[in-house]
Parts: sequence; structure tokens; C-alpha cells
Amino acid sequence: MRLPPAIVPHTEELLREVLRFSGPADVTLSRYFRDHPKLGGRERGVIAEAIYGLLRNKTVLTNFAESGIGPMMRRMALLALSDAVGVDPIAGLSPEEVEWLNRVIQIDRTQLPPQMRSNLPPWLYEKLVARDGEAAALELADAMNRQAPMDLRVNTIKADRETVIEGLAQAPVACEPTPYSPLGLRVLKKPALQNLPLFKDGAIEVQDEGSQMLAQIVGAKRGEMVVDFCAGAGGKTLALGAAMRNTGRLYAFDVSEKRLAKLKPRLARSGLSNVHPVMIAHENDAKVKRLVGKIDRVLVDAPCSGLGTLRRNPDMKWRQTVETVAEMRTKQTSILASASRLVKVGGRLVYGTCSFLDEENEEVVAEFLQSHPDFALVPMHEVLGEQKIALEMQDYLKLSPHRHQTDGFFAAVLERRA
Ligand SMILES: C[S@@+](CC[C@H](N)C(=O)[O-])C[C@H]1O[C@@H](n2cnc3c(N)ncnc32)[C@H](O)[C@@H]1O
Repeated sequence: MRLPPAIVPHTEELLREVLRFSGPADVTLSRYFRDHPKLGGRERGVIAEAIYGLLRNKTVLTNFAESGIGPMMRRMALLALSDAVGVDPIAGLSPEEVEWLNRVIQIDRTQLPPQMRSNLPPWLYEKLVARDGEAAALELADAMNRQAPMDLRVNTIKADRETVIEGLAQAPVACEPTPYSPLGLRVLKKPALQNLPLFKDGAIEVQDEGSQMLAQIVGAKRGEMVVDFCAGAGGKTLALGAAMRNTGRLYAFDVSEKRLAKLKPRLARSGLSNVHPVMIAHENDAKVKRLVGKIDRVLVDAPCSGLGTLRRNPDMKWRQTVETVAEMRTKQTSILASASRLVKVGGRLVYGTCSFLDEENEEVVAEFLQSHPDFALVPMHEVLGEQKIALEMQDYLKLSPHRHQTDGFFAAVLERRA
């Protein structure tokens, strides 16, 4: 079915905004749709698919756009739309545009030069090739350019995995257990969950399996004192609170009032009463100092480049630079050092990111261990053994979409020995 001709100028206008990279693409899209309430559901879906597709394949499509006719942003919009829905449904095209689009969309992209077909910014492509080699870098780039499935975590305070599978089947929503997280379900088609009783009652939360794993390896137990140092909107907080069986005390720290506010309704649904959200001004806030040496488990889900979530946020690869990654690393080092003071002797500090860059991961941990001789790394294979999770890892948790069908995640477990 043909799309209304207005879809092209809408896509053009949105692209112009999104490609300024002055804010997250999903925020720009939501604002645009709010400002254009007459756009129908189907049109919104097509426009969003076109914009996200262009962000994923920007290098290749920018290169194709060089060969076209007419204003550059129209060419980009037409390429993005034809990648999303094909050429025929797009109305209002000139015969030259139809001929051009039909020609370029047939180009075999696997034959393009490697850096171009990686659709990564040059600094990132070169970094990955230097570390992993060309084939592995392309494999990772390709996996990061695919859409992520939807994963759910079962809230064990409210239900178990079998009951939720049965409840979803009645909706009907088809799902299967995730391979690594004992509480995860992978939904086969992305349904609207918000109106399902299971969601409203807090029996399920949307959470990538990798993110569930990060909470799992913290190993928080009943009655413990636990701090989620960078809790944000609480994805991992909720999982930790349930692992503690709603006992003990779980502090959810964050510097962002807005993110902590988003935790509130999720907490209300979850049925947890052991969570204490605390807004802090910075990692050395006096509220942090009060808990020095008292905490059994501290999770630092550090602010990072987010490059491990490119399947969901493809704009991140264009918004990050060598400089922003260096700034992140300095911040991560400072947060980890401050958070470590909370851990009591015999307690554990878990450092995690959703990045696949060594400078945000292994290098931060190595620097920390060098300056904190009272901490020792607990190899990840031991931690996974404790949790009875069959997943091959060495010292660290390193998850990636092409190997584990999760977002990219890194984690290290550090124990205070003296
Ligand atoms: C990766 S996100 C956390 C995601 C969250 N744990 C979840 O699972 O939904 C990192 C968080 O760190 C917070 N943050 C940034 N600087 C911080 C600091 N100095 N101390 C504590 N949190 C900080 C950010 O506001 C952000 O919410």
C-alpha cells in the first residue's frame, strides 16, 4: 500500500534534527511525533524505522546519497525510506528518483570496502580492528546493527517463570526462557506489554538478558546491606531487591533526579519495600560517606559510552568520540574508587558497563586493583559457578550480541580481602 506523500518531507525534517546529534534520537523522535499529532500509527512506524535504519547504516547510505539528484537531505530520506519499505510504497517520486533508488538499493553491500560496510565512525572501526582484527570487528559491527529482541525479567516477589510463561500464552504472547539468566524470557514478537495484567501487577519488567546477568552476578542475598551506586531508573535495582527477597536494605544512588523519579512507579509495581532511593550530588557526597565499610555488595553500573546498546540506540556511535570516551573513563575511575569505600571486609564490589571498549572496562579495573591492594578479582567463572549459570567466561563477564544474543556488557567482581 502506498504511503502518503507527506511522509518524505516528515522524514527529511526529522533526519535534519536527528543528524545534529544534539540529543538522543529517541527523544527527538518522541518530541517530533508529539508536535505532529496528525501523523497516523503506520506512518510513525515507517518514519521511525527509516530514521533508525539510517542511523545504523549512515556511512553506506551517505555514500549512496552522493550519487543522487536533488537536495541531499531528500536523498538521505528517500534512501532511508526505501531501505525500510522498498521503493514502490513511496509516493511523489520523480521518474529519475525512482530509477536512481532502484539502482542503488540493488548494490551488493557485502562488496563495499570494510570500513564503509562496518557503518562505524573511523576512530571506532580502527580501534576495533587494531584489537580484534578486521573479520571480528565487522562481525561485531554487523551484530550491533541488528534489532534487539525484547527480553523480560520475572519478578520473583510476584511470580515464577513457569507461571509467567502460562500467563503470557493466554494474552497471547509467545516467549521462551533466556539461555543464561534464570529469570529471563525472550518474547518472540514485540507486543505492547503495558496493558497486560502481568505487567501492571509487577510480575514482569522489560530488561535485556545481559542487564539481568549483571544484577545476577552481584549475588545479593537475604538480609544484606546492598548499594546500587548508579541506579538510574532502577533496572538492576529491582532485580537486586527481588534477589534479596525484599529483606535487608538496598540503597539506590544516582545523581539524576529525573532517572530516580522513573524508578518510583516501577518500585510501586514491584512490591519491593527494601529499596531506598537516594539522590546524591556526586560520588563523594556526604550521604555516601555515612555508609563507609558497612555494605555487603556494591554494584557500580557505571555511566559509559553505551556502545554495547547500539542495537537499541544506534545514534550512540555517532555521538561518542575519542574525547567523550576518555572523559567517561576518568568519571568511571572516580566513581569506582568512591564506591569501593563502602564495601566491608569480605564484601564485593561489582563494576559493570554496557560498553565493549577496553578503556572503559578491563583498563579501569586494572588501574583500580593497582591502587587498591585490599581488593582482589574474583574470576567470573567462579562467580558464575556460584550462581549455577552455565556460561563460559574467564576473568570477566563479556557479553555480546553475536555470541550471546544480548546487548554488549562487561563486568568484573572484586572482593575486599583486608
Ligand atoms: C548505566 S546508567 C545506570 C543504569 C541503571 N543501573 C539501570 O540498570 O537501569 C549510569 C547511571 O549513572 C548515573 N551517574 C552518573 N554519574 C554518577 C555519579 N557520579 N554517581 C552516581 N551515579 C552517577 C547516571 O545518572 C546514570 O543513571
